[in-house]
Amino acid sequence: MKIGFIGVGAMAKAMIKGYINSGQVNASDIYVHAPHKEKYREFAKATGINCSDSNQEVAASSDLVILATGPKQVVDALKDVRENLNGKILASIAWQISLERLEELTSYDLPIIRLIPNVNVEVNEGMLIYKANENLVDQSLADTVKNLELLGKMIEVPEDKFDVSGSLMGCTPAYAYLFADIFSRSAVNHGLDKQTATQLAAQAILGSMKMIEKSDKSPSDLIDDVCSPAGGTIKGLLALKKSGFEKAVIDCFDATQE
Ligand SMILES: NC(=O)C1=CN([C@@H]2O[C@H](COP(=O)(O)OP(=O)(O)OC[C@H]3O[C@@H](n4cnc5c(N)ncnc54)[C@H](O)[C@@H]3O)[C@@H](O)[C@H]2O)C=CC1
Ligand SMILES: O=C(O)[C@@H]1CCC=N1
Repeated sequence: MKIGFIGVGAMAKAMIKGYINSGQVNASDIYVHAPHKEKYREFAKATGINCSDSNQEVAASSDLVILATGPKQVVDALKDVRENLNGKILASIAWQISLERLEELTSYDLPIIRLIPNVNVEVNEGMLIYKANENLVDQSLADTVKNLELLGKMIEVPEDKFDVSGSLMGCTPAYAYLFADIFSRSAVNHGLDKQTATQLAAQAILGSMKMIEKSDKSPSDLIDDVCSPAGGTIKGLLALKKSGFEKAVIDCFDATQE
């Protein structure tokens, strides 16, 4: 399957790296275009993907056309390619742009899948939510989902839950990175070198997330298992609670929904 990207920003680059890392997609089958070529020329050269001369050329060269512009640029980008999408599948990752709006901006018989990926697609550990329109069904839908599963887990979500689910899995990587960063810096403050501190924090978080995934205990029960009576963890946990950590996290999530 040939894959095109309209827009070559942070998320398109992460998806492209994920596709290539998967070993199932050749760089020579990936086509990209965005207005500022100088911003991705080096990336294209390093990965071996094709730089097209226009959005139309990307669409014409691809079977799956991934719209990866910011939400405000969707109208212009689709104006460019709407005549080149016959026989293609359109995938959009643009935040808050509904399937209905995508159909309005293209045609009502185009197979379209709306997605929110997260940046962890780069290492094939992404979480992607999706909803397809009624023109993308049966084998075509199954093939498209299988293709995107090269990048991580795909979960179908109703469109009215896209904003809340999208924040949870789309924004959370930034907060997880922040958590790892703060903990490792705190260890540096107590004398550990940054590289070791980052490695230890990352593996501790990675293993903890696997426990949540694989264990039949709730996160709250897992917390109890770490908190030895009168030990360091419970003291740290209560310090977090006292300093308003939970409220801060709730405020953070609420802010993503504004
Ligand atoms: N960064 C992330 O973690 C996530 C981003 N998204 C969504 O993905 C989309 C892209 O996000 P980022 O990559 O972070 O943004 P970005 O700003 O890094 O990339 C946007 C790209 O679109 C290009 N572009 C702008 N107008 C264009 C046009 N008319 N034709 C072709 N290309 C055009 C820009 O030059 C740039 O390469 C957004 O809609 C965002 O909501 C969704 C989930 C997660
Ligand atoms: O911050 C944003 O708007 C995008 C969508 C989810 C992650 N990044």
